[in-house]
Amino acid sequence: MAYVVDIKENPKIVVENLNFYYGEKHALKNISFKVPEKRITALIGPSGCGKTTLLRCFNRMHDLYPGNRYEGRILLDGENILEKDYDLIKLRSRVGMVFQKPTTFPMSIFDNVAYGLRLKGIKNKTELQDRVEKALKDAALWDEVKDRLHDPASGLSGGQQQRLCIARAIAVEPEVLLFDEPTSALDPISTAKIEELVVSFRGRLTIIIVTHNMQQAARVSDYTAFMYMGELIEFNRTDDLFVKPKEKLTEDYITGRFG
Ligand SMILES: Nc1ncnc2c1ncn2[C@@H]1O[C@H](COP(=O)(O)OP(=O)(O)OP(=O)(O)O)[C@@H](O)[C@H]1O
Repeated sequence: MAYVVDIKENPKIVVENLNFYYGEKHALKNISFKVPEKRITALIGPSGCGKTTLLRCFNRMHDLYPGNRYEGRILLDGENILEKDYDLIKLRSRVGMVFQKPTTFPMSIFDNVAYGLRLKGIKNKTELQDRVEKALKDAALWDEVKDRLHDPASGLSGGQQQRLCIARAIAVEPEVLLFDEPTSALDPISTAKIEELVVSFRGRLTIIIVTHNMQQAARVSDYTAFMYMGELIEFNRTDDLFVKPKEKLTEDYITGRFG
């Protein structure tokens, strides 16, 4: 049994009967729901329930490893991204990702943000500078780094590095941004800054965020999906899911009875 609310917003992504296998391991079981456009959707559930596995389906990250298999459909603006010949380079430029640990490249702050822009063929110096500045401003990092753009990114604090990763991701103007527990390695102040950033993207980008932290899901998201043992148990507006859950399993989880 699952409760899946019908969203009011335009669906950016439609997940239809999605199953996912790591070899023999059946990690996602018949998942169907719609991700609203330009809203924030949180994926929650106990360790091992499949949150990260689901997130990594949205940009076909699993294709990097052999033996992984998808069944079902994931429609991005109506197009099935699970088609065998789907252009993965194009997909990953439309669907960006920010990981749990900051993954800055061993180069300068500027070059980290310019990296994807250069890959996209932007070579004009002024345009590059403008786009890097805008991305750093949007990631609330500009004031802290504007005087040392050519210093190595490795000299930044963990929280600054995570904001740099966000700047790098948004510089190429993706439509969807996936966050995999982006604050789990950060202190409370850096966490608050990342949460503020995520919220600032509401209305501009479609966000899907995996979090271990139920308070974080409640603070930042519009919709929440609760997963358990590879299944989607409940998908609802965040306020409703936390205040009046429809499923007993959801209620047990959010009241701390397990997990
Ligand atoms: N590469 C892999 N090969 C085989 N099984 C895997 C692999 N990665 C994950 N799994 C299994 O798939 C299931 C879902 O894992 P996943 O990492 O998606 O869970 P999660 O909800 O994100 O957990 P956590 O909150 O601990 O990060 C787990 O049972 C896990 O052991």
